[in-house]
Amino acid sequence: MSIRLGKIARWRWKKRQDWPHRRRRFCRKVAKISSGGWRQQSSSYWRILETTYSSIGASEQIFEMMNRLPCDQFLVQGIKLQRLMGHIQFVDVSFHYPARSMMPVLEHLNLSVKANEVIAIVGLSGSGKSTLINLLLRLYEPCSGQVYIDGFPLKELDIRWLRQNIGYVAQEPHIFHMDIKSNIGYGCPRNINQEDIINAAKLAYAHDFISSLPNSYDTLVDGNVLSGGQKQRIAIARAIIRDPVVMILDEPTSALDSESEHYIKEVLYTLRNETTSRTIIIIAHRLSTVKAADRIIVMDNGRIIEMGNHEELLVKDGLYAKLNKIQADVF
Ligand SMILES: Nc1ncnc2c1ncn2[C@@H]1O[C@H](COP(=O)(O)OP(=O)(O)OP(=O)(O)O)[C@@H](O)[C@H]1O
Repeated sequence: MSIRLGKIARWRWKKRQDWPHRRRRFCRKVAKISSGGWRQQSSSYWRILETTYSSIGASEQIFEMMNRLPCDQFLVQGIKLQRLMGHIQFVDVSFHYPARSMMPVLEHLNLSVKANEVIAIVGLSGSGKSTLINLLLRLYEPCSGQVYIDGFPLKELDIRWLRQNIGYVAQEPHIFHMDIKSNIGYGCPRNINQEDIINAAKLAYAHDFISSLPNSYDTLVDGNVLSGGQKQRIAIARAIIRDPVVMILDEPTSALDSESEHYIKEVLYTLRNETTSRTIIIIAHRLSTVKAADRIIVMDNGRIIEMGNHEELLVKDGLYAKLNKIQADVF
């Protein structure tokens, strides 16, 4: 037995001695493969190496991200108001993106949105609608002027608290690879149960289509299970469940089917008539949603050029009337 163990030990020792040669041989193989000389080698070997290389590259980026520090906004503890009403003011706000300092995006913009008001922002592509929302979410700071909420400059408020009070539905909302109920409850800061999820889905006009799915709220969102309009309604339910005081909806520019368009309009009417007070801002591209707003803000080249309700703006016969006519012609 001891002779056998001794043999094994000697064999291992020899292998270890041989290790630098093996390593050199391996490196030569890698170099050959990288230069394309060994493509005829077994394809699985080639694939494994390729995957290993790309994984090493990806993991470097992940570690870089993990080492990044949060920006100053998150390091400062700002004011948390006892109760937020949702009165928003942009006072003489000018802004350009850091990457394009010579190109002003917003110029001396003034806008006041009352608490509980539903406003629609319309305008040609690139007029600065999303930028206005970016400033409200504090994704960027104005270059001059100030944004206030309930009379407090945004930069004095606690950013986490502020964002907890704002519900934002992006143009192309991200739906996660998990079941529908987890998608609706995702990121909600309070404890929620199945009833809360169903109520939010009902308010977002998503309950009926979810219930018709084979696994209802437990359906895994995978591939093309949901249409664009259904995804949007799930994202609206996700925003509603947080019960935000300010709700921002960036309506998709891509063609929604008329059924989904109808539902989004209904969601707006429902949210408006709720007992909870809520300020709603919608970047609108469709007539039906624009008509549901209390006030329409028309933007052009970073400025507000018209303001009023649908009828008032039609009488003005300006850019809104023109956009309105173009859309009516298209339909
Ligand atoms: N991150 C950015 N960096 C540099 N410029 C940007 C950035 N985001 C937007 N812009 C520019 O700012 C201007 C206003 O863009 P913004 O997205 O606010 O317009 P919009 O009215 O929302 O357009 P759309 O209706 O197409 O979404 C555009 O000229 C755009 O190219």
